[in-house]
Order: sequence, then structure tokens, then C-alpha cells
Amino acid sequence: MTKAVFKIGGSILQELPKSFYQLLIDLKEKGICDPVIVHGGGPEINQALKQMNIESTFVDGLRVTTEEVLEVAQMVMSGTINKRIVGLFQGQNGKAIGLSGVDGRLLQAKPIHNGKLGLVGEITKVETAWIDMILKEGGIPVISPIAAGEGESRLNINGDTAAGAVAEALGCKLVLISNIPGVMETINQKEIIYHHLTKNDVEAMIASGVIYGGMIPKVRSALASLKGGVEESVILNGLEPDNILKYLDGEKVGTILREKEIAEHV
Ligand SMILES: Nc1ncnc2c1ncn2[C@@H]1O[C@H](COP(=O)(O)OP(=O)(O)O)[C@@H](O)[C@H]1O
Ligand SMILES: CC(=O)N[C@@H](CCC(=O)OP(=O)(O)O)C(=O)O
Repeated sequence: MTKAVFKIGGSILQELPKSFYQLLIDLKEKGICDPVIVHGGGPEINQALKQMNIESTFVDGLRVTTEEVLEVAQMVMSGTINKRIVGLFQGQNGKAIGLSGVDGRLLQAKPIHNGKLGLVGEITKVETAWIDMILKEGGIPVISPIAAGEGESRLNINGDTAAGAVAEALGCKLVLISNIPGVMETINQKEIIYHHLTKNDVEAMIASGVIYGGMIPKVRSALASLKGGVEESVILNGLEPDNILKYLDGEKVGTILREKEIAEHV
């Protein structure tokens, strides 16, 4: 069965209806696609850090990560959030298996920008055999984006970056579920959604500031995952799970990202 990576953004995590999890289970049971879940958790990490009076800052959507921040990110994502998502699948009779990138060295990483952001990593390898093993047994893997660094070290990975690397390694589609209907811009006080974007469009929109913050790693990883015959990735609003079906049916929802534009979309 065709695999598909669904990344659940922290922005939407606590609002997703049960029907979202049921839909993913249905996709698997009907043989439409085999879902692999990667999640984020930015807002809940922020909340935990605030409660502990630990400050953190972001550079281009990536959290500068000290040892202290890493421990909190791991606690929130690999503990609370990962197991909550597993529970939500199991509540709909889905067989979900939660693991972090550290388990079995599933996600291997090295410090990004020579360690300028602290313990933030970029993925160097994905041990896809663990994912395939879970899928073979009829499970839904749920992956938290903390990666194994050198030796015993661990690194904080942006959820979109982790999801992009997993999709690239599996050679499958990446569906980014977030709290917005797609990449938007306000023109003459009117909000428009871009349904199709290419690499060049995205870089221009980052340079002009139309795309900022958490949307930067999102669009960049969506494009980076386009390898090995995978033609497009998509950003969808998770509050309307039907959007996933609509997208799979070829309807115009969310923002589709491609390396280059194709004729019928111009
Ligand atoms: N051009 C844009 N269109 C839509 N959202 C954008 C854009 N540029 C920046 N954003 C921001 O990116 C956010 C989504 O990224 P993020 O908060 O990291 O989501 P998630 O937690 O789902 O990964 C949006 O809520 C919005 O604030
Ligand atoms: C390095 C880095 O930025 N890690 C992110 C991981 C969580 C994440 O990406 O959460 P969303 O998907 O909700 O944005 C962080 O610490 O916030």
C-alpha cells in the first residue's frame, strides 16, 4: 500500500476532532494509504517552559535549544503529546505505536548550522526499517521529533523538518496538517490562499516576509521531501478532516507545493 506521512502541527493538536483519527484509520483499512504520523508540539512546549520560567527564542521558526529546553521538549513531545495521540487512535480502535526519533535511532541527526542554535538537529538518516516493521504488523507509527545525535546525545528537530525527512526516506507524500487553510497573503485587505506554489514562489515569499515564523520550516521541508518520484506535498487545515479526502480526490484545498509548476496549474 502507498505510504503517506501526516504531520500534525502543535497549533492544531488539541482541537483535532475524533473524526480526524477515524479518517486516518479508515484510509488504512480501505487500502487507500498507509499513514505514518509525525507530530509537533511547539505551543505546549512554550507553555511548559513558561511554567518553569525558562526562556526560549526562535530563529527562522526554529527554537534555540539549550540542555534545559531539550529536556522539556522531550518531556512534552515524547511523553505527553505522543502518548495522547496514541490514545486518541486507540480510542477509535486504531493500532497506534508511539515512538520518538531516539528509539532504535529511528531519526539520526547532527547539529544544524554548526551548533549555532544549540541542540537543534538536521536529520542525517531515517531507519525506515522500524517504520516498515510497524506497518507490516498493521500498526500506525506515531513519531515524536526528538532525534538521536552522536553517542547518547539527543537533538530537538522541528516537526515539519522531521516529517519531511521521513517522507523523503519512505519516498512518499507529505501531508502537513496545521491551523491555517494554506499559505495565505493579505492583498488589498483581502486574504487569499495560494493553492499551488513552487520552490521559486516560496523563496520569494520568504524573502518578502509573506511567509514567516513556523511557516518557513513547513514550506521548506515540504519542498525538500520531493524526491524519488514524489511530485507534491500539501498543507491542509486539520479542523476540516474532509479536506484530506477532498485533496486525495484532486479537489482544490490547501496549498500544494511542487518543485516546478505544471502546465494545468499555471
Ligand atoms: N503566509 C502565511 N500563510 C499562513 N500562515 C503563515 C504564513 N506565514 C506565517 N504563517 C504562520 O505559520 C503558522 C503555522 O506554523 P506553526 O505555528 O509552526 O504551525 P504548526 O504548529 O501547525 O506546525 C500559522 O499559524 C501562521 O501564524
Ligand atoms: C527545533 C524546533 O524548533 N523544534 C520544535 C519542535 C516542535 C515543533 O516543531 O512543533 P510544531 O510542529 O507545533 O511547530 C520546538 O521546539 O518547538
